[in-house]
Amino acid sequence: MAEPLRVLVTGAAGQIAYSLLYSVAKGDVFGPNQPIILVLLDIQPMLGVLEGVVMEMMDCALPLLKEVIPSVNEMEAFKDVDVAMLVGAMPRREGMERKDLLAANVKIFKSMGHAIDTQAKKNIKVVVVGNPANTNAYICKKYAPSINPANFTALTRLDQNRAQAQIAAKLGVSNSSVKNCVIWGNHSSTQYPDVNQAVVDLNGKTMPVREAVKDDNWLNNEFIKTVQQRGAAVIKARKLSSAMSAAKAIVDHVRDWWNGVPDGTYVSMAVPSDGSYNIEEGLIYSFPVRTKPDHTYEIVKGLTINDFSREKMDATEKELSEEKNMALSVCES
Ligand SMILES: NC(=O)c1ccc[n+]([C@@H]2O[C@H](COP(=O)([O-])OP(=O)(O)OC[C@H]3O[C@@H](n4cnc5c(N)ncnc54)[C@H](O)[C@@H]3O)[C@@H](O)[C@H]2O)c1
Ligand SMILES: O=C(O)C[C@H](O)C(=O)O
Repeated sequence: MAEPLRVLVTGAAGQIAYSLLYSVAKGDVFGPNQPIILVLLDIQPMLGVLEGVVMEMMDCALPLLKEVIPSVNEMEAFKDVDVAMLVGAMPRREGMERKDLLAANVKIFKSMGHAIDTQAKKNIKVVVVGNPANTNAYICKKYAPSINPANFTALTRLDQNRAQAQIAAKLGVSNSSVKNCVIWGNHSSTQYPDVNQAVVDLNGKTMPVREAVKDDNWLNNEFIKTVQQRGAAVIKARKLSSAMSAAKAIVDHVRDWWNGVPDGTYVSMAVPSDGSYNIEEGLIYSFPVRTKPDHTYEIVKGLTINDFSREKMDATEKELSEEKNMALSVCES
């Protein structure tokens, strides 16, 4: 058997982690032959809850789970970590925009960036989930200068899954029949869910989603708005932010990053912009990416961008650029 991977989950006493940990520990992310050491980080007041989570993880008696280490000490928790799922942060409540969270959460990610820089394995892979996820990932990357910037990503897979599920429901097909929905930009209400490259298997034939749906008005308006506002709709209904679907999306994101996706398929991840599609370099912007079995990825280049898409891609870039400047001033003050 392989050496165990050291996987850190922050916010481990919270609601997303409660849906996430079992899935990670039973092999849904790294496969059935990869043993795991789970490090669970939360803050001191949550230590009692964290201990309960540790008991439950033990009681699952999972074959791949070699050790569970609870921690309320950031520097210790990041030591020698291979993969970090940074969930811990304050969640958005009803009526709050993600920007409202920025001042509260961005400092957490400055401190985690420093811990990553000094403690973690140099090839650590990081996915940031805590909101505002893209900008938190930007700050984390900035304060971890010894790590390859490409190893910092933020979660937009939940948005991709939401887009895919909306299309599948509209067409009455299974979710797995819909491929290559793209999320551009920020994990916020300015994101642009784009179906111009998406395809669907329908009646034994693979065809463009636009051709299958035959309703551009729905695709250009209601569909986009539904996906953009889905997080807020869940909060309104549950009085809590999405957790089960967020955990599933984290599993999808890291599994596909770790293992690669088949040729011709791509997934959306918020990653440091290399200037592709004229997006400001360095911003953590969601692009379609092709992941490879060596745990790397590349931004899918050369997709045709029409005027409608360009406008939406620029609007979400503008929001990210503003968030970045706000975050930098919070961190530098
Ligand atoms: N990117 C996405 O798609 C997406 C989806 C859903 C939720 N979220 C975000 O994920 C985050 C977590 O959501 P949740 O519902 O699990 O929240 P939650 O309040 O249930 O849990 C958050 C946990 O993080 C802990 N925490 C706070 N500061 C910490 C720190 N410095 N170090 C370690 N742990 C810390 C808290 O004590 C708490 O246990 C929120 O910011 C939420 O907005 C993102
Ligand atoms: O919108 C939120 O703050 C919650 C979360 O990011 C979501 O998309 O469900």
